[in-house]
Amino acid sequence: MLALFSPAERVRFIGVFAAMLGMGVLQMAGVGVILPFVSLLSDPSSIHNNAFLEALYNGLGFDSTNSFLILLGSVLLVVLVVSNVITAFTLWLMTHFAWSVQRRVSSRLLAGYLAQPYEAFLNRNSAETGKNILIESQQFANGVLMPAMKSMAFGITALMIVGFLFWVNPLLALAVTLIFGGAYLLVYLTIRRVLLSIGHERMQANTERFQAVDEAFGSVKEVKVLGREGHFLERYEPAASTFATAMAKSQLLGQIPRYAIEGLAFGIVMGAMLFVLASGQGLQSALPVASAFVVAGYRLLPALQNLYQGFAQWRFNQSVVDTLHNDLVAHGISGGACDFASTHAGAQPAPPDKSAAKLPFEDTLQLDQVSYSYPAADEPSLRGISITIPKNSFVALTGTTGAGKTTLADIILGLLEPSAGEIRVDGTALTPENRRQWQANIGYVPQEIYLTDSTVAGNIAYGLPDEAIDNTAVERAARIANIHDFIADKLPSGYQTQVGERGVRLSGGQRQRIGIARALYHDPSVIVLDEATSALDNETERRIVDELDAMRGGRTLIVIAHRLTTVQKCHNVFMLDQGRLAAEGPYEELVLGGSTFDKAAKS
Ligand SMILES: Nc1ncnc2c1ncn2[C@@H]1O[C@H](COP(=O)(O)OP(=O)(O)OP(=O)(O)O)[C@@H](O)[C@H]1O
Repeated sequence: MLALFSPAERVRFIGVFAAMLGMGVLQMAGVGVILPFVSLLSDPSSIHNNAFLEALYNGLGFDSTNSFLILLGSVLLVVLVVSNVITAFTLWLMTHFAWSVQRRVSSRLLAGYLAQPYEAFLNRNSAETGKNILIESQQFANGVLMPAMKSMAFGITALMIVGFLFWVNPLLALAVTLIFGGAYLLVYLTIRRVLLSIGHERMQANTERFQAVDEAFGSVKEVKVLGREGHFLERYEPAASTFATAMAKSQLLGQIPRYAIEGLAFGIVMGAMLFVLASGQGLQSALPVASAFVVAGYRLLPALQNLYQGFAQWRFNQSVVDTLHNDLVAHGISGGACDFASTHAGAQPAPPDKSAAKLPFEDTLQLDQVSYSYPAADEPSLRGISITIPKNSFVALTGTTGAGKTTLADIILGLLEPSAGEIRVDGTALTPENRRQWQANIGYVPQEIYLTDSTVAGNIAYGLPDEAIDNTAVERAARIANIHDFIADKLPSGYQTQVGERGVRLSGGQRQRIGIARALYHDPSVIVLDEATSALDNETERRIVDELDAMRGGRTLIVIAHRLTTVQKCHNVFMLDQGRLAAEGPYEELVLGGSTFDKAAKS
């Protein structure tokens, strides 16, 4: 688990540990001062039988036992108050430490997930990712770190108190340690397997809860139209119930022994008192030792309870530690952008450097024998594709559904790395090192434009803080995308109008145009447009593509065309079929050639 901490946190933990030691010493001192005090209360003349008290009494110039007792009582009070203040302070240090680790772990998870290659997202459920960042990191702080630190702090306290009891009466101390320590150990050993298993159940149920909510709201339109609310509730309910039961069980298993063991302790003290009384010995002689044990028990039992509870919670949350460890360390997602987060605990993950120097693109983009297989797929999705796209040209990737158009575009976008073959930009091979520089040339318009719940300007200059938005560039991009007039004339606050979550206040076509403006904001030299299959009607789609072609200027336009009618003006069409390049050429040539393309074009 140490691997989950940054070096700075490890140093900071030494301070927390020192506070735990201080807390243990003071708790023991509180118990230690009680002994002489009770002894003096029951027999004030005993001051003179004890060399230390006698020296103190004379050294401080006391002439009355009562005032000496008042002094001792006051010292006892101060020690108890200071000990409680230090305990509270230590708890505050521990809590603060745990939550600052939580904040850093969650930032590191977010930065780490984002820094992963696109391919990693294909196999990861986004609800699970969100849950790990927000909830499991919290469970790590609350259910692992805090209990672990409490176990440590109260373990130290318990050890010190037990040490003190040994000094007072070794035999009795041994009995107390064996009885209470043994009782807690026995309970823990009995239920540790159950804790591990319900901890695992909690984790799984939590993922299912998140998925059900995520999917229900992610497709709320379909849910409402199809009337499937019940289905999502049915999916959510059992998971929520398993989650709640696991949480309740773990809390119950953490608390229950306390009551049984407190009862046992009370029974033993009462039994001992009755035994002394019955055996005819005066209670007075046994009172100091008995009261030391009662006070020690008052401190020792909560310490043992906390120690036990810490172990129990740790066990319950073993799956959380494993998952976070797996994601942060074993899968190495702590690399790259998130490394700095471990050294600058207060900093937020750095945004990827999109302003990286652009890879020069003056001549051609070439794909040479490019193949690609998705992870865990049986068949390759692209097989030996070789195409050349000259700068400033307008090309289309087309083919039937599942032919490999999106995969090929993702390869060009640098999102997927070819399993075989090479991509060359002006003869320079694309590598993981220069990929970001290549991407700095590209503006991408996906089929589904995801709009954030912010202003139109914020959505065009996507992912930039308000103060960094270049309003001139926003308007220029909007004009090219033919959405400026609508924004300026129809929207109540122009570019400052809020678009609503996912752009619910805009039509599909308007969202698409904002997506195009977004791609144009950084003035890219290459635009990749994934033609929308549903958001726009044929005519609007063709107009957008034609307009993009007209305002292309010095840009290269690559369109993934689902409808052939929209790509009649392009210079070159690449026709894919089952991952292979089936045909290539200008639209008319391919149509006249009577290829499969022809059939598709006429269908
Ligand atoms: N994440 C994935 N894992 C495994 N196989 C995938 C994955 N994504 C796509 N594929 C497969 O790769 C092939 C090409 O898919 P791709 O999405 O590139 O086709 P497409 O031509 O863009 O289709 P469409 O026009 O329907 O969008 C398909 O057979 C598809 O099943």
